Amino acid sequence: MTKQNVTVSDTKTGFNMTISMAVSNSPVFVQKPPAAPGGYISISRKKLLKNLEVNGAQRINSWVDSMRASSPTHIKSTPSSLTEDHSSWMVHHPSALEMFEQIINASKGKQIVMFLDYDGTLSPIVDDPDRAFMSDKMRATVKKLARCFPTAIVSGRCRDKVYSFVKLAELYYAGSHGMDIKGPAKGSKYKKGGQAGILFQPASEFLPMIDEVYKELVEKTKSTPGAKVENNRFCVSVHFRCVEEKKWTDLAQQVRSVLKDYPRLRLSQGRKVLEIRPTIKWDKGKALEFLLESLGYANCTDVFPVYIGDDRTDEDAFKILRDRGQGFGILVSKFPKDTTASYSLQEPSEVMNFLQRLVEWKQLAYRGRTRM
Ligand SMILES: O=P(O)(O)OC[C@H]1O[C@H](O[C@H]2O[C@H](CO)[C@@H](O)[C@H](O)[C@H]2O)[C@H](O)[C@@H](O)[C@@H]1O
Repeated sequence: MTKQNVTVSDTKTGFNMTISMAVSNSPVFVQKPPAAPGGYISISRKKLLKNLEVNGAQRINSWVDSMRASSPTHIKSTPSSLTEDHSSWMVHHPSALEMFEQIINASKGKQIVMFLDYDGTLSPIVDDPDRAFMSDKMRATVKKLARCFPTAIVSGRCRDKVYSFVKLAELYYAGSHGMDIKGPAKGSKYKKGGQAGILFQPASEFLPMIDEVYKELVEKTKSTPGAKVENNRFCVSVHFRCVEEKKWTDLAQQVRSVLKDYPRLRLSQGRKVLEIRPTIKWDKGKALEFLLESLGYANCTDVFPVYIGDDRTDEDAFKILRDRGQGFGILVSKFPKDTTASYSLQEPSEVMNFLQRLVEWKQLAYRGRTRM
């Protein structure tokens, strides 16, 4: 009996996982899952591989199904059942604009820290990821916001790319789903014992691997019209948005066929996109905690973080806020979605209104204080 690494589909994180298991030359012994008592089950290597194949195919179908289900093009009309669903969802995730006073009251005496996702939050979703520009009005609002509160952009994009869209040197940027964090290029007034000139890249050892897998994905997917592979430095995005829907399964299979040779990479799903990233335990939630710590708010009770995002990957940050019992998350969505966020906003224009109100409230509070 020898120990051998076997790659299996990880049902939780979405793709491959390497496990070390005891392997004999004839049957393979796998520890029985806790729900089924009785020690060990014996299955043949052939059967194990077959199971893995079936799991892989199921996973591909579930990605594609979930991409279809979350695609607004599938919600063409608004039958009364959908309107009802939306109304009951709004009871649990009310509009952050309508709840503005309550939100401000909850933050009283605390330092608000703002975390903003980019795509679908500050910029509208468009077909070409290279043209997802934010408006000048939004930029001016975020600039004012950063004068009032420490502000960070947390994005799946490569940090340089998101910076080239936002163009504000006074912000913190966490690119590649938080795996590339940099403090403001301009001096920051928000330090509170923390450091401003930070650079944190927890996945730097993966750079050559990500580069290699990017090239392989470009090669593998070039036969699929509309497919686009984006190099986000510490992760890679494969875009489905401009691919005919009947080709989605094929494209997902192409991605999977490349990734099966990279057990140290995993897949997650965004808005008509599959994202490939290192298996390290790092995500937007961890980036949020890291940034709070860098700002000097690690163990403070007087901090009020607000995270606004539209994507599945933003859920990690919403969850951290829930678990810490500090601040809250705001999901940007026109449709009911499973989320840990407390509030909702429908689209980037509402995000801008919300940020604008925060700025006005802060300016009024400041004027009130200086008049006394
Ligand atoms: O964390 P984010 O800032 O939200 O980045 C997530 C991904 O956003 C981009 O893709 C999404 O927006 C595109 C432009 O609107 C759209 O075409 C695509 O379908 C969306 O998934 C970006 O291109 C990805 O690299 C990011 O990972």
